[in-house]
Amino acid sequence: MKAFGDEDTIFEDMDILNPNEQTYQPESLPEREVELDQIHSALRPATMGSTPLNLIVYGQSGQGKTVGIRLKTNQLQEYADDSDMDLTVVHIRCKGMDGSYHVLTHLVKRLRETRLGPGEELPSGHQRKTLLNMVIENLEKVGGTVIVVLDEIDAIGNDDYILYELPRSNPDGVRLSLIGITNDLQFRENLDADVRSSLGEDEVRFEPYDANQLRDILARRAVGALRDTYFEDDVEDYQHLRSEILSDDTIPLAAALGAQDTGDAREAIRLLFRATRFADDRGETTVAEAHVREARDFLETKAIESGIQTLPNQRMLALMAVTYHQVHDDTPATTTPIYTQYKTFCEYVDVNVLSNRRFRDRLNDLADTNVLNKRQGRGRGDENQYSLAVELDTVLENLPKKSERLGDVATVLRERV
Ligand SMILES: Nc1ncnc2c1ncn2[C@@H]1O[C@H](COP(=O)(O)OP(=O)(O)OP(=O)(O)O)[C@@H](O)[C@H]1O
Repeated sequence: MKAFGDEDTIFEDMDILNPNEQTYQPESLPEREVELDQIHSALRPATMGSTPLNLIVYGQSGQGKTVGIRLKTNQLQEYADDSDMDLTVVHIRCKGMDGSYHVLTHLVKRLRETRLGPGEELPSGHQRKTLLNMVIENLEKVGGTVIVVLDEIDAIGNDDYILYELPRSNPDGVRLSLIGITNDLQFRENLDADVRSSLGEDEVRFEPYDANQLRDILARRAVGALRDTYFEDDVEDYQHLRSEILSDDTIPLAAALGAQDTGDAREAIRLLFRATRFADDRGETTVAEAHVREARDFLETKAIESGIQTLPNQRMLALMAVTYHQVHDDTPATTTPIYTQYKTFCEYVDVNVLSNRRFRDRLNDLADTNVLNKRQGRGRGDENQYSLAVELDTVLENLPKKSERLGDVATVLRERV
């Protein structure tokens, strides 16, 4: 058994390569100068005794939206502290909150904490209108300039009362600004025109990083995180990176893989972090291309596993029906026998049966997320064929285990192998 403290490590400061935003906040984002300037312009009125502009920040996942807003609001907070300006920034993650009610509840708690210190309880059992009044009352008690950041604002969903009411709530003696962050590009399009014009006084769009930008980002994170890794002449780009730990191809490969889909910095950093941990845990002193490939396979499998585990019921049943055919060795199967099997499972599990058409949509959803392979029918009457795109064992291991009826079906499938 390994003992803590006995191992050598190639890490200087592991946190810097951790993709989790709570663990490490970069101090600069040179790839986002333009976007940071736009955010700066929206916040600057606060330094002139005026109200900062409401702002919508949008762009796909892992583009530095959250860290960009944190960087600029932290800078503004430093300025405020130095110049006796009264500024409060409240950052709320809306994900999982499901509607205005929860967001308002959290906002009341956070504003109370600003005044009274930690330990405030979530208010419960109030109507939305009452909660909004509590928010306004607390804003007035906090006073000064208040910036409320609603991160992952799209999670508010259809219950977007707060987005109508808060921007026009006009609390007395408060200069209130709202910043909404979203990676759901459709969300902005679908906003009611009134909400969009009040919330999106300014808009900042973060375009996906390209592979060169991802190389620079990885190089900066690696320099802080790894031993014997530095920038020559203090020039902080990939071309000036020197490292005794990283092989020449390691960062280019992680950047290229990260750029492949959506230029996502989180994905690229996660790959390099995982690859480096593989090497370090084995006591190796070099992180090579092979570690990055191993990390890619590992993370892909993990993503697929958790994707299967969290499938909604109907998609889970569709997957089980395809799995049934795979277990009986008659895949790829066409839609009709898969649908017949699906209906049998539905009856057993006692859930409503989707129409053939909607069922085919569910199969296509599974193909879009790379759980199934789809072979398109060639002509009229020629049905699509589906088979598992993932190892049979991986699917079977991640089907429901609990002794509910879905779990019973999964158990039967496992036993048939
Ligand atoms: N230019 C950059 N330099 C260094 N690290 C970066 C850069 N851009 C993003 N990151 C890192 O990538 C990760 C994701 O960034 P962030 O959370 O800001 O993305 P996001 O655009 O808000 O994504 P999402 O919409 O998925 O929340 C974080 O670990 C962040 O530190």
